[in-house]
Amino acid sequence: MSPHNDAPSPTGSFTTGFNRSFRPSGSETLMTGHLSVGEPHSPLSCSYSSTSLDSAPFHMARPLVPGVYVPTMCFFEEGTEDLDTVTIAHHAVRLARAGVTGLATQGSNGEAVHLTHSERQLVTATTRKALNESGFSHMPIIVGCGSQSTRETIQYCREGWEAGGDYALVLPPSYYAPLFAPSSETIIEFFHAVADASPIPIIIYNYPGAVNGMDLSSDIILQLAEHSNIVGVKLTCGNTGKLNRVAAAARKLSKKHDPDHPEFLVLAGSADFSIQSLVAGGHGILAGLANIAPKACIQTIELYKQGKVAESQTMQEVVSQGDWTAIQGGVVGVKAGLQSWMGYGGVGRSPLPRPSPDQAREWKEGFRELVMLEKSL
Ligand SMILES: N[C@@H](CC=O)C(=O)O
Repeated sequence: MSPHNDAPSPTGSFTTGFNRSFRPSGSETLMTGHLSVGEPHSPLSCSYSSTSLDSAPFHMARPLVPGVYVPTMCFFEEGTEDLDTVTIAHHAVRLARAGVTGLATQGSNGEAVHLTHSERQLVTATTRKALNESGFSHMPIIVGCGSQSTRETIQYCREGWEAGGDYALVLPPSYYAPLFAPSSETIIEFFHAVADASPIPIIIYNYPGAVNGMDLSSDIILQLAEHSNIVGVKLTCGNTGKLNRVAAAARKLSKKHDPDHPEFLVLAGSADFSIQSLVAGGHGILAGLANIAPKACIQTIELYKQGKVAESQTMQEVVSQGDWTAIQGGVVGVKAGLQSWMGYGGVGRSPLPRPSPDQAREWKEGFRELVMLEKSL
């Protein structure tokens, strides 16, 4: 059974990106995975059948709406460093119950670069299954699919979809970045080729810190946004001026203005500028800090939307302070924080360093005020 079979009202085609219908191009065949993730810890079993793209069950049953999205951590067994699917499932359900809008597997916090193709699929399929079984089958999953070649990026998009993902988060290729500028035709051609072939819509991931400093401009993002299978952007660059330009232009390009269902979703890539991004016309966040404090991230945004600006600012200050610890400690620090305060998390896969006792103490303290706020909500 495909993990998508649990999605509400699956459809044969979908409307997306400034309201245009999209079907991946080409007559190539797609390896359609029928993933059955059995008991936790059991290996992912995939039986594949070759299906024409034209007859594949494309779906848009889980719309991309404004809100708080969490790039989930990946968890490993102590000692073996095998995937800990029990904790992966538990964490997904904890976040869903806290009220987040969606999850992202293999985002920056998900240690995608440490995972094999099949492990990535197992993480996504485990997350889909855990959500489905806990009453969250409506919740979308975004899958990190960035890679260095166009060919492998497309493969990740297909595998992400097979595993139950609804959207693909795609970084620009960076290894050979000095050979092409961020505003070059190469970048446009890369995103267009991926978007043409991907069975799931693409979200552009602008994170200069992860891609050799490559920082996509608002002009490039808006040019890409015109593709019918490119439906949003995550801006980790922190540039609220750029976010403002992209959100405003995307709104003007939309066929109809429905704030609850924007045709191009603009997300802040860090929790430390959540309400700043709302002022600029953004639609929410896709931010690692929500692994630790999902309710505080949601409440900061909700207070702002309710017009309680002073309360929202006060909460944003706590969130921004907590995010500083997350930014400094990175994935190692966020895991240490989860372990200290939530009792699970463990450590990253080698060669990520183990936190020293002093670091663990320092990061625990760095998250204290935020966790107290989280527990009060
Ligand atoms: N600071 C970012 C890192 C990646 O985008 C986050 O909060 O997720």
